[in-house]
Amino acid sequence: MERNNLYPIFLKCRTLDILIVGGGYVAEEKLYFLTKSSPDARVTLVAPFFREDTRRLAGEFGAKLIESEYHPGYLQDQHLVIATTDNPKVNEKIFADCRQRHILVNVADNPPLCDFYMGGIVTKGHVKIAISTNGKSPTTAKRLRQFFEAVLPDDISRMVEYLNAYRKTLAGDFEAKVNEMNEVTQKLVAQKTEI
Ligand SMILES: C[C@@]1(CC(=O)O)c2cc3[nH]c(cc4nc(cc5[nH]c(cc(n2)[C@H]1CCC(=O)O)[C@@](C)(CC(=O)O)[C@@H]5CCC(=O)O)C(CC(=O)O)=C4CCC(=O)O)c(CCC(=O)O)c3CC(=O)O
Ligand SMILES: NC(=O)C1=CN([C@@H]2O[C@H](COP(=O)(O)OP(=O)(O)OC[C@H]3O[C@@H](n4cnc5c(N)ncnc54)[C@H](O)[C@@H]3O)[C@@H](O)[C@H]2O)C=CC1
Repeated sequence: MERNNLYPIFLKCRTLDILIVGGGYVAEEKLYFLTKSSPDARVTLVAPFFREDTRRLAGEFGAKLIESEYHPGYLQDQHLVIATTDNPKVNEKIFADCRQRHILVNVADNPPLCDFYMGGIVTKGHVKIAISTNGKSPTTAKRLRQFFEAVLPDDISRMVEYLNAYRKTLAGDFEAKVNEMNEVTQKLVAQKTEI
């Protein structure tokens, strides 16, 4: 059976510059989920025209809007780029320009032209779960996100804080701490597990 070989990472969007090219419905969806998960993300959008809803969302999160067609100059200083225009040629150009500059790029409606995918994201305080279907079914990612939002207790973050505080009280070397932390959390999983 095929499996998902993607490696999820948790980006500190506060210190990274992200460019969204295009200002339509897909651009707004990407901005919505990006800022829902990372309200402090540093985002710029470039498109000849933006809808009122996009302007409002951008204003709420301090995203910068540039009313212009795409030009490679806009890639300057960007770490991540998301291309959402309705012009496949422009999207392909953005992909090629980013590749040339070693900038990670996502062409939202073209999985082969994505270095990374956006995921379904569940956030409960400090706890975050990212979901991917390997680009096969975004609707499944959305439904799984809704499922985990509903079943994960809202106070799961308190457990993380307690364990963080408890860890600081422990004396001993790294290995002793690992053993103690595993011991006190063993009951959280049904059976004995490795690591
Ligand atoms: C590959 C990927 C690239 C990327 O965008 O990063 C991609 C691609 C495409 N999306 C399409 C459509 C839809 N996307 C959604 C929703 C979401 N899409 C997201 C991610 C991803 N979408 C990446 C893969 C993630 C993974 O690995 O699972 C989510 C999880 C995150 C986010 O958007 O931030 C967000 C849910 C967020 C949430 O609710 O939590 C819905 C559902 C809905 O809106 O109800 C539909 C309509 C239903 C449908 O068509 O399936 C199409 C078809 C275009 C066409 O038909 O032309 C393509 C292109 C293609 O698949 O070829
Ligand atoms: N809306 C949806 O749910 C989905 C749309 N798609 C596809 O994704 C693409 C985008 O969809 P939408 O956002 O709905 O389209 P849209 O028509 O709402 O937005 C397209 C945006 O691209 C901008 N644009 C066009 N040329 C540009 C250029 N040279 N430089 C910068 N911006 C430019 C336009 O100004 C506009 O803001 C389309 O190809 C669509 O078929 C794919 C999946 C779902």
